[in-house]
This record gives sequence, structure tokens and C-alpha cells, in this order.
Amino acid sequence: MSEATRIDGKAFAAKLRERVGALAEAFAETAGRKPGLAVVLVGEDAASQVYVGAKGKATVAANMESFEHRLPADTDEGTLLALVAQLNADEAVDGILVQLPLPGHLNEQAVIGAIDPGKDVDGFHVINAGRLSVGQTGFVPCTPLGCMMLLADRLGDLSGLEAVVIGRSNIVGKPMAQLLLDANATVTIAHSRTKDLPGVVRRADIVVAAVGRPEMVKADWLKPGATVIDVGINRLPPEPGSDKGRLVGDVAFAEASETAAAITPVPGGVGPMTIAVLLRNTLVAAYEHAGLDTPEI
Ligand SMILES: Nc1nc2c(c(=O)[nH]1)N[C@@H](CN(C=O)c1ccc(C(=O)N[C@@H](CCC(=O)O)C(=O)O)cc1)CN2
Repeated sequence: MSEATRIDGKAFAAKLRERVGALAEAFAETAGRKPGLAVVLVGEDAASQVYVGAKGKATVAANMESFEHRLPADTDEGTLLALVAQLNADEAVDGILVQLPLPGHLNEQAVIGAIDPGKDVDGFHVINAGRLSVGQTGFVPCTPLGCMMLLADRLGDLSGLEAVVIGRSNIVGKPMAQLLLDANATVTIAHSRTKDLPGVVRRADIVVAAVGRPEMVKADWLKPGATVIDVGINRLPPEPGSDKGRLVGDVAFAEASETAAAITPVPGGVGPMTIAVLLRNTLVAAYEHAGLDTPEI
């Protein structure tokens, strides 16, 4: 079997950001203001600092206003909720994102639940999760929506295809399964208690791995010709003589490439789509807040 096609999420995301940027410019001409995204970071988690920095830069590059709020790790819940309330009321802010994970003393559900669902561009609020589950329009979490864009680009119509999502988080696994179902795939959600996980995954035309376990999915778990979307971003321990470990996904990329027809790499696959879709959702929020018809993005 020939080597799998690498699904280039980085290039796809760059095109999406460019399109969003052009539409944001047009929005500003009509609405008299730029779309605005507020990002809240609590604490000093190293990876979160990188992601928040990247979001701010991407927001500005896409002709939007970026509002960054960095709070100390010992911020109490009342202070954070007060900031969320202030952002909810701010007309310059179309989208609000609280970077996860939050420090352990803060209740993530309470904080996410305090965001105005109409500004919840992460799509994590229970109202938006509920809307997705009953097929109503709302904000859809960025990573799963980005995965769907890559799948649609690669496979077109997903009707009747067998899809296995490994992982059942509220942020990726569950919305991903819902989106695949909405696209008429036959969907299985597999998880840590699934019996014969390799056997279940081997049935799939589409595999979405979102478990956070480095290189767990092996080549012999895959049906030949499968399309593999790797959501995992895991840093391995550093090699001797190096200060930083290699980034790998949840799929053993090199060996899986021998069996799959197409696969997303890590880095450069799903990760960049998360930020591009966040900008897309913020633009949609801005159109809605301005009472304008939202263009197809
Ligand atoms: N409020 C949110 N918190 C978190 C989310 C989210 O969508 N909303 N997702 C992740 C982190 N994340 C964005 O916040 C994110 C992760 C990874 C990437 C990315 O582009 N990764 C690169 C590799 C980057 C590196 O070198 O470390 C890639 O895969 O190519 C972007 C965004 C958890 N928190």
C-alpha cells in the first residue's frame, strides 16, 4: 500500500484565516467597528501561554480587535466571574474565551456557564452544547469543527461511512461524534472502558483520536484506506542532550501512514485549525451582534 496523504491542517488553516480576515475587513466597513475577541488566561501554564499568545496574534492579523486578560494563578472565582460579566456587557467584545485548563481551585463549568452563550465562541456553554445536540444553530467547539472541515475537504460526503471517535470529552469527543452523526456517518464513541478497542477502531473508515495518550493508535488498529484525524498533542520526555521533548499525537504517525489513506500530522494538522475556527466563530458572533446576515464561511 502506498504512503498516506498528509492532511495539511496548517495550510488549510492559513487559507481559512485569510478568508476570515478579508470578511472581517468588510464587516468593519459596514459595521463601523472591528470584530472583537477577549481571551482570559488564569495562571502561568506554559502551553496555555503559547496558545493565548498565538490567538492574540492571529486575531490582530485577521483584522480583529484582541483583548487579552492575564490573571494570576491564585485569582478567586468571584474575580474571574466579575471579569466575565464585564466582558459580557462590553459591546466591543463579540467573543469571549477562557483558556482551559483553569487552575484546580476554579470551577470550569461555573466559569464557562457565566459566559453569554451569544459570545461563547468556544462553543463550550451548555446552551451551545444543547443546541448542537438537537440540531439547532449555535457555536460549535473549534477543534471538532476544524476536524469536520478537514474531513469534508478530503472525503466530501461522509454519508454511511463508519466513524470511530476515541475519547468522550465535552470539548472534543462528544461534539465531534455529534457533528459526524449530523453528516450522516455511522458513529461509535470509544473510550477507556471500550472492550477490544483495536477491533472497534479497525471497523472505521474515519478515525478521530482524542485521548491524550502519545502514539496509542497503532497501524494494525487501522482499516487499510482509513482517514485518520489525530487531535492529540503530547510532548514526549526530552531526548538526552535536548531540553524539549518531541510533539506527537495519539496516533503512531509513521507506521499508521503505511496503512491509512490520509492522516493529519502532529504538529501541523488539527492544532492550527483550532485557532482558525475560533476566528471564524468570532466573526460569526460579530455579524450576529451587528444584526447583519452572516456570510458563508
Ligand atoms: N478555551 C479553550 N481552551 C483550550 C482549547 C480551546 O479550544 N479552547 N484547546 C486546547 C489548546 N489550544 C487552544 O486553546 C490549542 C492547542 C494546539 C494548537 C496548535 O496549533 N498546536 C500546534 C503545535 C503547537 C506547539 O508547538 O506546541 C500544532 O498542532 O501544530 C492551537 C491551539 C486546550 N485549551
